[in-house]
Amino acid sequence: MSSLEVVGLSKRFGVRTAVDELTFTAHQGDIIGLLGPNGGGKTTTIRLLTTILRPSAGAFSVTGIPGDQHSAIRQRIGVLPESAGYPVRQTGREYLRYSARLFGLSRAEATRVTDRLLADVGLSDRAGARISTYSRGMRQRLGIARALVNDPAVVFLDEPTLGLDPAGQREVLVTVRDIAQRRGATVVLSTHTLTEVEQVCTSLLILRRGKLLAAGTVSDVIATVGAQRSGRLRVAPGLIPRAQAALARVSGLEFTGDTDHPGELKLDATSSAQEPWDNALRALLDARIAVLAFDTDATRLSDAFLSLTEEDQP
Ligand SMILES: Nc1ncnc2c1ncn2[C@@H]1O[C@H](COP(=O)(O)OP(=O)(O)OP(=O)(O)O)[C@@H](O)[C@H]1O
Repeated sequence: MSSLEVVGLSKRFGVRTAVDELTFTAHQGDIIGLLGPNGGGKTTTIRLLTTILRPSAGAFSVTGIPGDQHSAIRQRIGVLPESAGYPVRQTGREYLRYSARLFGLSRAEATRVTDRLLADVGLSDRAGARISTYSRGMRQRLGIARALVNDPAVVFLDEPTLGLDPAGQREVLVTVRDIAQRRGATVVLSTHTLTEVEQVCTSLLILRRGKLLAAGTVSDVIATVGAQRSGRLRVAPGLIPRAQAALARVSGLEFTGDTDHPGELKLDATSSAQEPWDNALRALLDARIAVLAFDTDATRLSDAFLSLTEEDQP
């Protein structure tokens, strides 16, 4: 059974349609990236799915529970809102224990769950300190722990890495991956950071003015725009002639020349298909050429995103 089923979900504020007939399905362990330009409808989508807002049309269910059963839904979900506030005089441990008690856990259970979550998000050693002394990254991780106290099936994280330094971002992303892989929860993650999506999301939804423009894996979305994919290959500089010879036999790929870096080759695909790239790697491995780097999508998701979300699109 799917953990999250969304069908034709819409939200209008007066004449403005913030979410327009959104339909998608998510399963256990999925990390869904919700992407889109400012005002695209990401936060409104999360507010609808967390029962903060009522839909104007459409429906959704969480583990089969219909979205209009608010209290039952809230038992099955966890949320890190866009700008979460914290009782800064409390310690991290007090805050989590209190939150767990609100979900009806006994004192002993609340303590057990709190200690485990503090360890999971890497806050055990600061658990007894007041939240006012926490960095932004620590607060975000505490907020994620708070979203997990009821062992939810679906966790919604609204821009969880916003304003964090690279180390803080990485810690949050590791936590997100853990939630999906170890707990088997579904994560819906709203973000503006495309590299983040490439690193952790199993699929993505791109929203513009409330409409779903593209959905699927990173490769699916790139294929949606029919982008001719390009890539870069790096090998030891002395191996370039052999690499070129091996790749010359792969159909569907063209060399577009050297780059500024010795040992790097630029390649273009003549279609959006994945096969030429797979064949290229196979050809290099068969020729026993050590591949130092092989990068196809990284620079292309941003191209696909921009092409999909440009304002002159219909
Ligand atoms: N309570 C509200 N009343 C009226 N309009 C609203 C309300 N909430 C959101 N909107 C409008 O709905 C649209 C979608 O907003 P939303 O906050 O969902 O976008 P977003 O993708 O989360 O944007 P951002 O990336 O800037 O956070 C915007 O045009 C916004 O102005």
